[in-house]
Amino acid sequence: MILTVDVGNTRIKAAVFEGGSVLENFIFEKNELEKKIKKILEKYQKCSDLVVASVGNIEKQSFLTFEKQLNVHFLTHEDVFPFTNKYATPKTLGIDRMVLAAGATLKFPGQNRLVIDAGTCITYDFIDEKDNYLGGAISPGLRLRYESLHNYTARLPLLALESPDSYIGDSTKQAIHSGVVNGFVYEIDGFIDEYRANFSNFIIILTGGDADFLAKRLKNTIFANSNFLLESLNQTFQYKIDND
Ligand SMILES: Nc1ncnc2c1ncn2[C@@H]1O[C@H](COP(=O)(O)OP(=O)(O)OP(=O)(O)O)[C@@H](O)[C@H]1O
Ligand SMILES: CC(C)(CO)[C@@H](O)C(=O)NCCC(=O)O
Ligand SMILES: [K+]
Repeated sequence: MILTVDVGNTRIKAAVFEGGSVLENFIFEKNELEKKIKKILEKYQKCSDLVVASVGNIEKQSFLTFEKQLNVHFLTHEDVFPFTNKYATPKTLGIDRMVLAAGATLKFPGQNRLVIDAGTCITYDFIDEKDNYLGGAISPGLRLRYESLHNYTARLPLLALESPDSYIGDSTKQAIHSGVVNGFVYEIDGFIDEYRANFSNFIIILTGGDADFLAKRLKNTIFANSNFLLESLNQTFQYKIDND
């Protein structure tokens, strides 16, 4: 049994795996980290390994207290990954993006893959059919767009996510919802069209906190799997054991 932990920029997600299947998922805040993991390990005492990918400000030290109980693996760029990293700055590539790319490579062999993670940021990661990781894009996520409009202006209110009535926003609120939500959808559909025009034989994986909201609104039909990062973390760990 394996406990996987994804430390994002907003919150922490975790899942317990038995082989390839998820037994339970958890979401919690950063200040609850130790308490929550302790609780999970009390419930799942058969966990032998704790596998962490962190892009947040939580470092390896925060997990060392659990080393008495199980093996702790804090993934870094030094670990083995199943793709060739062609990023010009491989050491600055987010470990979450590396794990997503690993999951896509292992799960969908021999095809071009585009992973879109709609979280705090939206990240796009492209791995070609020869397993070269080429790069992608980083842009502000949905919540971040609402917050930055408010934080960097005098007159724009902070709104909670809502579907716009139309692309023509007829009030301040509707104009913001249209700009944020439609802008987000157009951006992603635009990127997908660009990739489709340039590559055949490819699969798109959509994940992250906004994946379900987004999937319904895209012109392109793609299926959301909001658990893809944790599943990929489990697979990356199995790959590491087999190839280290
Ligand atoms: N309870 C919640 N707290 C924060 N964001 C939420 C919540 N529910 C849905 N969301 C949506 O999820 C998005 C954040 O995604 P996610 O939770 O995957 O980010 P994260 O934990 O920071 O991970 P990462 O840094 O990997 O993107 C926000 O844009 C927001 O719209
Ligand atoms: C882009 C984020 C914030 C997405 O979580 C993360 O992957 C990160 O901090 N990346 C570092 C920069 C890069 O990936 O090139
Ligand atoms: K993300």
